[in-house]
Amino acid sequence: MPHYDLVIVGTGSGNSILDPRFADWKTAIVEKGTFGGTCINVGCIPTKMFVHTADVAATPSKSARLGVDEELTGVRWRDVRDRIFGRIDPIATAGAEYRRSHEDNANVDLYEGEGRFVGHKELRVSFADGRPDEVLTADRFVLAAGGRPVIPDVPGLAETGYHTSDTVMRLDELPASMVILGGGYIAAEFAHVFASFGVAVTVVNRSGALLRAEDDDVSARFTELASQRFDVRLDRKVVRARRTGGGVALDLEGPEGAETAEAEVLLVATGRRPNSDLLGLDATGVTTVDSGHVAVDEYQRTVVDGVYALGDLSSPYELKHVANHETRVVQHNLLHPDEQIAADHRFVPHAVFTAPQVASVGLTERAARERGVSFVVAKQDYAGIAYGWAMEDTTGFAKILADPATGLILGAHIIGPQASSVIQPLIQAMSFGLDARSMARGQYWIHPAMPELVENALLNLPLD
Ligand SMILES: Cc1cc2nc3c(=O)[nH]c(=O)nc-3n(C[C@H](O)[C@H](O)[C@H](O)COP(=O)(O)OP(=O)(O)OC[C@H]3O[C@@H](n4cnc5c(N)ncnc54)[C@H](O)[C@@H]3O)c2cc1C
Ligand SMILES: NC(=O)c1ccc[n+]([C@@H]2O[C@H](COP(=O)([O-])OP(=O)(O)OC[C@H]3O[C@@H](n4cnc5c(N)ncnc54)[C@H](O)[C@@H]3O)[C@@H](O)[C@H]2O)c1
Repeated sequence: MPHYDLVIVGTGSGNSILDPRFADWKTAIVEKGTFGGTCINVGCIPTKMFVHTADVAATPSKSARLGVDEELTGVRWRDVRDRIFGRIDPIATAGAEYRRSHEDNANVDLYEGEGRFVGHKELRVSFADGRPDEVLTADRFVLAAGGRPVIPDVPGLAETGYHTSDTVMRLDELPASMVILGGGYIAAEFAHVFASFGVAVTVVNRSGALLRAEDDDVSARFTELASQRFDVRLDRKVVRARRTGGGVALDLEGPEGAETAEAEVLLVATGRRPNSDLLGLDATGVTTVDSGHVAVDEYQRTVVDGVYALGDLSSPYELKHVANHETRVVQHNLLHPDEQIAADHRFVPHAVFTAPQVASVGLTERAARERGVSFVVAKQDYAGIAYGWAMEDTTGFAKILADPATGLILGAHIIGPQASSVIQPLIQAMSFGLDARSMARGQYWIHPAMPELVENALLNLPLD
């Protein structure tokens, strides 16, 4: 039974733990799937490469209002797909090879199999190729096993066949039509991608609004705009899934009674869950919380001494920048057990790379009211700033909440062009405790650039 100083389960963010500072540690990495995990292989990176391509494909549909007549004459789906994965797939292969056989990794054993605890700090690794299992023991473990798509319990779904974000980017042909089940991040991003490529997209959502977790004003604006572009069915319950001659059908119950959504292809985008249930955690004593995430303290420690967890396995945020931050915290705490540092989850931002983009940090107005937090709020439309005129934008806005006493920013929500970049100074202000007035007036804002949206929203706040 090989014994290690450190065993890491999962090569998404987990692979970033090992650097030259661990050169004299005997270490192992266990990976059951594609080396590199979700973000690089089936998550952030390929989706954003598709989103950028979709933004380009969608340009002609928006340029006529500027007096420029453009035409989209085609999207070469296989070329797009192969360009994207032709760049990404070799990264997984090279990453595994580096850990397997590069001299930098003389102290690292890569186990390409599935890990499951069978005893206290005892991890059994089983291999798909039928090799005998191996049991590894270690002084320390880092659990970075991520999550997977949740598939709802819909009668007929399994027999009908469906895609998830894991498979839909590798389709052989661009379908004529697609039904997307769900109204969150993945639904919003893929609806934009496939509609921009000419696919007729139907979005079926359980609740009454898309991107429902966003600030209500943002969610309402996005739902309104999405409904102009896609066939959006809200407040729908899926009664059954079935195959049709041309593809798939979802039988729905909604406000108007029974109806059907049909398409060539079905994409299920109804959330993700942590892989904690597949790790045999009881055997080693690691605990989980109600959502299934591994329970950790602010130092990313589980309840078992020497066992850390990070990323989607333990984090309710399920975002790569959070997993990266937690990775740095775990790295430090492994190397400096007597000077542990805490993870900083005070101001976790996110962006939805759809059209228009959505970005957010801090409290929504709804959350501020529910928590009884006193706040002032202001909005600024893109249409009211010079660059917004240049773009002829009529729908985007920024909304900022601030503490009326201190002027500190409590939350910021943007829907519109480049929202994911435009929000960054607000994240910085919140992280470093800069108040709205100082932020607005204590620096130059390049004119006439997009961040003037933020400057004006700050100045609109009713602060003394
Ligand atoms: C379609 C999509 C788009 C996304 N876009 C963004 C985005 O734009 N921005 C953003 O911030 N986040 C995005 N995310 C979320 C982001 O990808 C995740 O938050 C991040 O990848 C989580 O990293 P991780 O290291 O925790 O887990 P992962 O990267 O999932 O790594 C876990 C690894 O553990 C392996 N594993 C699991 N169980 C075992 C086991 N028992 N034994 C051995 N190995 C095991 C898995 O095979 C996997 O390789 C997106 C996610 C998806 C699905
Ligand atoms: N840009 C980004 O940062 C990005 C992009 C994609 C994914 N992600 C991460 O991946 C996670 C998963 O994305 P997602 O869009 O699948 O999840 P999500 O939580 O954003 O949305 C899930 C959607 O599915 C619906 N739903 C849930 N159960 C359902 C059921 N039984 N029937 C019908 N509808 C149901 C919900 O109402 C919601 O609209 C996100 O939470 C996010 O953390 C991030």
